[in-house]
Amino acid sequence: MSADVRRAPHTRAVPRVRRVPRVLSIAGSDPSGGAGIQADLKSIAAVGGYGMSAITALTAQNTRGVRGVHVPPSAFLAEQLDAVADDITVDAVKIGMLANAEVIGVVAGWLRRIEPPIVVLDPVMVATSGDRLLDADAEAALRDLLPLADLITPNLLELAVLAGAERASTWPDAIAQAEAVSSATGARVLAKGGHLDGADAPDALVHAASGTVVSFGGARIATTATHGTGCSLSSAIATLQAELGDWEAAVGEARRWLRESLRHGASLEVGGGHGPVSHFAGLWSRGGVRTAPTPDEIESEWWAGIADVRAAIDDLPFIRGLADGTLAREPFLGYLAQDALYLRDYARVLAEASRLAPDAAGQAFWANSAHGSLVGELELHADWLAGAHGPGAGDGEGPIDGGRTGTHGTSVDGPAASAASVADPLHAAATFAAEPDAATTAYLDHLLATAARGDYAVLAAAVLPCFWIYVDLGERLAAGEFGAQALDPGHPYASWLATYSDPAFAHATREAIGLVTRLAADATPERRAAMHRAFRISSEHERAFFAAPLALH
Ligand SMILES: Nc1ncnc2c1ncn2[C@@H]1O[C@H](COP(=O)(O)OP(=O)(O)O)[C@@H](O)[C@H]1O
Ligand SMILES: Cc1ncc(COP(=O)(O)O)c(N)n1
Repeated sequence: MSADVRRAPHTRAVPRVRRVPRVLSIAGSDPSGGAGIQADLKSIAAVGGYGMSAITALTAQNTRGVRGVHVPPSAFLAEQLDAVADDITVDAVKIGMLANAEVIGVVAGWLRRIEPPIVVLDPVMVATSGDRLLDADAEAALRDLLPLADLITPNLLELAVLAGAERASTWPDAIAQAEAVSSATGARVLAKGGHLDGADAPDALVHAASGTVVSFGGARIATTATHGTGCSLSSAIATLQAELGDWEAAVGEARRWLRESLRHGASLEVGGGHGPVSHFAGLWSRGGVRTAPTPDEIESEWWAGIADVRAAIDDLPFIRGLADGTLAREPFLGYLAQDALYLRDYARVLAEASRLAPDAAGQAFWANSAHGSLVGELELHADWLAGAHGPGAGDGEGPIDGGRTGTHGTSVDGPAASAASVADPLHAAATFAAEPDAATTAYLDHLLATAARGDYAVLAAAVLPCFWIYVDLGERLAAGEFGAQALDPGHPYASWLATYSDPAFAHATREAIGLVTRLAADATPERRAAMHRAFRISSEHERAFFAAPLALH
């Protein structure tokens, strides 16, 4: 036969056929968990499928060898198979240990009746330990089963039996035997090189009908943890074929997953013989094994985690003075001047969050917040600092009464009014006349650096304290938690205090908390930790920002 020998592509864009394939393993049980249905169920799950199992035989084995085999009545296997098929759509079947001719007969009859769309047959005859798992007189029955499979995955010894030849001593000989078996059965054959001597462990997907041989190369992994590799590979291929609908892609991905699992097998420290592969090693290292916290849990945890910072803010003389009206005007105006500088760059940072947002809702939310921060809040600062309100605007003696003064919390419903004051060069010059102090500089450097690093989730976490801490403080001030003076309409900062508890700002803050905690819940543990760190650092900058006016004056 002329074979069109190709290298397997590393990846292929193929349509997803079934998102979570329902895959049935018909195989024997290995109580030590490394081979048989135990390996199959782990493998199916590890590559994204829903695994089921109908047990053909019970073995008593461990990593050193097989001690006994018990084959339940074949009628009970038939009952298991029917119980599954009567209720569940089976997207793919993997067949492993069949034990004897009677079992093979039941499986063949069931396959003919149900006609599962994908059948991968691992013709298990002898365990890695050398023990027989198929009666010698059942080989003929097994040969009759082969044409019912789409893919057969024999190791070198099994391939020789199926081809009626001596064990291949070279890889080209093995491929020739696979071609013969494929030709005789119509099925694809995956010739496996696990038992070859030498530095390589190649496999080859052979399809006689189309004259193709696709080679999968790879260096042999130095490990003794090879118990159940054949079981694991065939289950993974069945699952991936149901998902991807492409044999080359399914074999390629299954092999990449198996090789990763082989590399980590020894670390499981299971048994003193041929240990199992570590089926979930890749998932554990990439996804973690802990359940992800819910957004609500993250909200509580992060908020509780800055309890010390919040308590310190509550105790600041600046906040106490604001609450009871004893705060002098000078530090208050100093604070507003710093806040104006802060808001100008905070708006830029929010705009960057908008640019980075992967979805339109996030994009709109941050853009709106950036707008609110500039127009809704800074506008009012401009009025204050340029003298339109407050001291110098009236007789200069009265209490500060600037109307709706901005804070560096942002409101999304700021006046649609133009940014007239901000846009006006004279106003702007007055608004931004101050030099940024150390606290403002440090806070902005943190936010701008986070924005520059370009990680959307971390940036979203970094901008959150400016919403959350302000709203919380505003609500508690308005509720009189810092003393009844804050509720007095004649309080010198009454209108400013009212701004803190603006319901629209509270609403935007809820949205921001929801958005950030959902991002954190979906993030990897490492990314979630980075988000939490950024959140905590911004909270500490909030405290320093509030402390600065009285530290300077
Ligand atoms: N040491 C190894 N390094 C890399 N791949 C291996 C190794 N041992 C087995 N494999 C791979 O594991 C799969 C199962 O192969 P094999 O051991 O030949 O079958 P079986 O487990 O049925 O005897 C094949 O993809 C083979 O290439
Ligand atoms: C129940 C059962 N089924 C199959 C195998 C083959 O294992 P391997 O993949 O190591 O050849 C086994 N040892 N036990």
